[in-house]
Amino acid sequence: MIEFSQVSVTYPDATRPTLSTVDLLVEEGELCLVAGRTGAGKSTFLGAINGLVPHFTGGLLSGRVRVAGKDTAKHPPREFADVVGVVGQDPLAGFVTDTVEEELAYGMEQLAVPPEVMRKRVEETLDLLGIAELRNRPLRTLSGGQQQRVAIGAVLTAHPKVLVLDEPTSALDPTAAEDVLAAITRLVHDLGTTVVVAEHRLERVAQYADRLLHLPGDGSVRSGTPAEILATADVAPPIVELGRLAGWSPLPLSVRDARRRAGPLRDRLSEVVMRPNVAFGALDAPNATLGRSGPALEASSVQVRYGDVAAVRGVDLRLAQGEILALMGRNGSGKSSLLWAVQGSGPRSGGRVDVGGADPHALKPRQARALVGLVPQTPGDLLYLDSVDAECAQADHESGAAPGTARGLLDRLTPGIDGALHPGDLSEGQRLSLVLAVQLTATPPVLLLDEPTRGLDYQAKRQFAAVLAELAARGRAIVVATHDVEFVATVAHRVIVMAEGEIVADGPTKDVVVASPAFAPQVAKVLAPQAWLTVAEVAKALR
Ligand SMILES: Nc1ncnc2c1ncn2[C@@H]1O[C@H](COP(=O)(O)OP(=O)(O)OP(=O)(O)O)[C@@H](O)[C@H]1O
Ligand SMILES: Nc1ncnc2c1ncn2[C@@H]1O[C@H](COP(=O)(O)OP(=O)(O)OP(=O)(O)O)[C@@H](O)[C@H]1O
Repeated sequence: MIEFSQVSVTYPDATRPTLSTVDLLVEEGELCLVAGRTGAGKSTFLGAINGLVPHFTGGLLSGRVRVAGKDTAKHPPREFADVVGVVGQDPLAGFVTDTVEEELAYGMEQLAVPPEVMRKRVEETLDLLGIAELRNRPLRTLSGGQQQRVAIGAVLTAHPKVLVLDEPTSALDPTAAEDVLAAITRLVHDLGTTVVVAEHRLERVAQYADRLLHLPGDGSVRSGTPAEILATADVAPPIVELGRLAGWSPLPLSVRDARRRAGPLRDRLSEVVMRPNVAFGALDAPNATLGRSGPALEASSVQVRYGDVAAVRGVDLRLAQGEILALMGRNGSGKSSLLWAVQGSGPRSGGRVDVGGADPHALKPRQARALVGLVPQTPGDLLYLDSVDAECAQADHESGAAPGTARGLLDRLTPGIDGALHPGDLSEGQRLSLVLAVQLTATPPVLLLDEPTRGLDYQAKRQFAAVLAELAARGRAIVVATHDVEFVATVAHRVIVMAEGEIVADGPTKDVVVASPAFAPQVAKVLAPQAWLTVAEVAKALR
């Protein structure tokens, strides 16, 4: 179905090719997972399949890519519309109509699918993705995860032979991600659809994949079964890391596999736990600053309404200096709305917010930003200069930090980015790292981050968690709205779960996530009833 022969891709001014003499065959009905570090070339690889690379991105493609027998160099991307369905990293950028229903039907209209078939498939897809009640909504009013579901639905309705998905679950809550992946697997089985999916959260996808394509970052592509490749790859889900630590062979890919083997490990760990006064995880260690001084932020009865949608219904939120709080909850539960209302630039229909004696809502935007920083879900909007170096220099200058501060942070998160590149030419994760470096340089007393781990590999997330912990240790208060349960397990002191605009759980991370089917990290599920959250914690205990 997909054939790469001797394919190389080199972007303008790049010192070396992003893909280098790649040879590969993907059979009909295979589900291939594409994995690799941030900037390794995953999106480039996906783009080469549908001709977006090089037709739209620039750069030079040599060698030959054939999809369903057609050479992508000889046919423009639109001629593949009936064969390849693509969901990109930014759903909003890909929408062509105004409302949910129109968007679901658009692809089929282009392919002249008969109206009665169209209606049926639209209804099926609305149900499949749990978005039936959003059918008449304008796309721009949807939450991030709702948009991502519509984007996936819009390609599914056209029943393409090949489905190309770039981080399709990055904005989805854990349950929605499982549902969407189950729906995609069903297409593979029932219709023989070929699926190529790039994803950083391997814990979500590895178990569904027939084959793993690993991009080690040198331009090559390694292909094999997920267990084979993950045994040595530079990216691996927590469960595989745990398997490597415990010496399990073959490596487990699902929680179920791992639980079967975890008995002896659980026994060893329970001996360690019996010893008194041992703290294992970063989260168990006492946080010196936490609670020592007054609260960093106090909000009471916050309400947000959009017409007749009540997005936030009377939320009280108190944040201590030095605290890292994770805000979790289903797509559309009101997390982003709460963050924007607290920061002061989003709508607020009721309630009070107090940051250091001021209400950000009443301040000029610049003053509000100095009190409360917010990294939005589409962080690219915050970048406006024409190179990475210029953005970093500007960040140092504006915040009065020593020259090189922002660049230093960027290198910690994602090393080796060429400073001369235009931010628009960065990979998704590289661009997010740049935004985070710029925002973290400013260090306002309160920092709000909306889904800040899209496009970041495991190593980048560990570094990011470490940077946040350092900021917290200096008294900053941080809120992270996220669906990334593994990231929450490494970074958050406390978790709040929202549902339908209200807080439904609030407590220390372990208490909230360990027994939760949706929010427990893989390690907690494998080692339950013991309450371990991360591989690092387990490794430390065993030492
Ligand atoms: N249009 C472009 N012009 C120049 N360089 C580019 C362009 N697009 C991508 N690159 C560079 O090519 C490399 C690979 O980018 P790509 O987006 O394929 O990575 P990725 O593995 O998908 O990353 P992520 O995990 O962050 O999504 C990066 O170093 C990026 O800076
Ligand atoms: N401008 C708007 N007009 C109408 N409804 C809106 C608007 N913005 C958001 N909503 C609705 O408000 C609810 C809360 O949205 P919000 O973006 O706060 O959710 P979220 O918890 O951040 O979701 P996600 O996890 O998907 O990012 C959703 O049902 C959303 O569709």
